Amino acid sequence: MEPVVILVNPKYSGNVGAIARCMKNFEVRELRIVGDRGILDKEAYIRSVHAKDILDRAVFYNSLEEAIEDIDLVVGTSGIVSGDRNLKRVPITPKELAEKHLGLKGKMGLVFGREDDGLTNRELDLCDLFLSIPTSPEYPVMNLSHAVAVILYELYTLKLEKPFPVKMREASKLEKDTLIKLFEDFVDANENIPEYRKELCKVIFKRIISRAFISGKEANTLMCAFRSKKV
Ligand SMILES: C[S@@+](CC[C@H](N)C(=O)[O-])C[C@H]1O[C@@H](n2cnc3c(N)ncnc32)[C@H](O)[C@@H]1O
Repeated sequence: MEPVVILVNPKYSGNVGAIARCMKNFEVRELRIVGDRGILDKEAYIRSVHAKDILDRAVFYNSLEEAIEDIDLVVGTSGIVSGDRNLKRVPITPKELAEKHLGLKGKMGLVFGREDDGLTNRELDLCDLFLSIPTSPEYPVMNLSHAVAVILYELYTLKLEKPFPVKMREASKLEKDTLIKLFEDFVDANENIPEYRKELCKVIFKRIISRAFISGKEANTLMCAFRSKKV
């Protein structure tokens, strides 16, 4: 997959410049920014060094929804994980993402949050996967540009190795979206699921489907199950 770096309301222009620099180091071309063009000031260009072209080509959006509209796999990032206590924040590592994305087609959006507040829960809910770089529990939160560098490094080094042959056709975005929509309709129509649990069920299902990198055949088989289910 083709990585696309998506920054949500970055506050420090120096960070944006440093991110452009490491994107060039690891051959990632596309930078999207949710926020204002004013972030690309002199400091950003100084810190980008030989990656000014990446800043020149950066595309700006008003919301994360708009920025991910054409993205096939959306990966939200954070240093804060909570395992079983919060099922929406069960993470994969950059290495796992790199291993699983090999050989797949389409665009992979890597979404990074604000330097002070990170990504909101609502923004994380828009993501297909939740990724966290393993770090010390005493101080898990990294500098924004360092976090981008670590993730792009993992993707880059695996790309350099011989890609694994893909044995099964992976599910297309349309197939995954259809399966997720069928599941959501199933949840909405199911009176046995308490209302307060429905939204969580939907997000967890989306995350599981994305973590599993399912094949087209698997997606279509599961679609049948939800279509035929009477509730
Ligand atoms: C300085 S951090 C934001 C800190 C904020 N207090 C929080 O709780 O997320 C800025 C961004 O860097 C990325 N980041 C920082 N540490 C990370 C880690 N260990 N794993 C993955 N991404 C990380 C995330 O995108 C995060 O939103």
